[in-house]
Amino acid sequence: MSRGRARPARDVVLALEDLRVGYGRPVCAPVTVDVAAGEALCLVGANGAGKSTVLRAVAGLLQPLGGTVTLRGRAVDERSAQFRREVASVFDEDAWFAELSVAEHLELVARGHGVRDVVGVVDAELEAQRLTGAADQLPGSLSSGQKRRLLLAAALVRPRAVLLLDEPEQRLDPTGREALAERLVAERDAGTALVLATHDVVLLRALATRAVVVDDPEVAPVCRVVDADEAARIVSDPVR
Ligand SMILES: Nc1ncnc2c1ncn2[C@@H]1O[C@H](COP(=O)(O)OP(=O)(O)OP(=O)(O)O)[C@@H](O)[C@H]1O
Repeated sequence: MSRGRARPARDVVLALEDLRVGYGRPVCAPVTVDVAAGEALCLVGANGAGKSTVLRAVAGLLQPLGGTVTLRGRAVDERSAQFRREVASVFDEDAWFAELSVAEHLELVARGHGVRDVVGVVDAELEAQRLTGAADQLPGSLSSGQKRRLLLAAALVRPRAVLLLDEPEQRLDPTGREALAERLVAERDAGTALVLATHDVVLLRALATRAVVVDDPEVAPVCRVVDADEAARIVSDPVR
């Protein structure tokens, strides 16, 4: 910790307050945590713990059982213009138009979000995601790792203040994982607020500023908020 220097005030973007999520009944303990610009909050926990469910509630895709999620003080509403402008997300789903090529899909996303240099931004992202050679293919014809990189590209060709990612490391090869970690660190350092579910300890060590341990309500009364080192220990040794 730096001494003698005042910490800059945190610019809280997202706040979860006693958030309870599940399908009829809770899948995990309540979560209370906030995320500021330039921070990366990782959700960690065993398979089935409820990480994706928490993330879906944060993304406004699932109605919470209780508690609140606010974006700059306003309840999240996936349909609101503010939410659509500020929040980019990557979930494990085929979120593209099947009849558009990879490049056309990214151009549509960028244009829809008011990007000026659509072609320049899309070309740069295709390059960054090693998709230039697949630009004219239909998404359905991509490999599973390429599909994942297309979803990442779609979140990254548009402006964003918040980036939500559900296990973004999934199906990426080692080069892709390394590039992902570098990219997300740059994203965090540029001031985006990130929330991601992950099992990847390398990504977690590189990126996390804090983490939430998503746990069974019978094991923990609330989900613990821990620092990145503790989260890395938990992910490396989930039996603890
Ligand atoms: N649509 C759904 N309807 C009912 N139960 C669901 C639904 N989706 C997930 N679940 C259940 O909720 C629990 C939490 O699932 P979730 O996908 O959030 O876990 P996770 O921590 O993301 O797991 P993983 O690490 O395997 O991705 C699991 O028991 C799962 O079976």
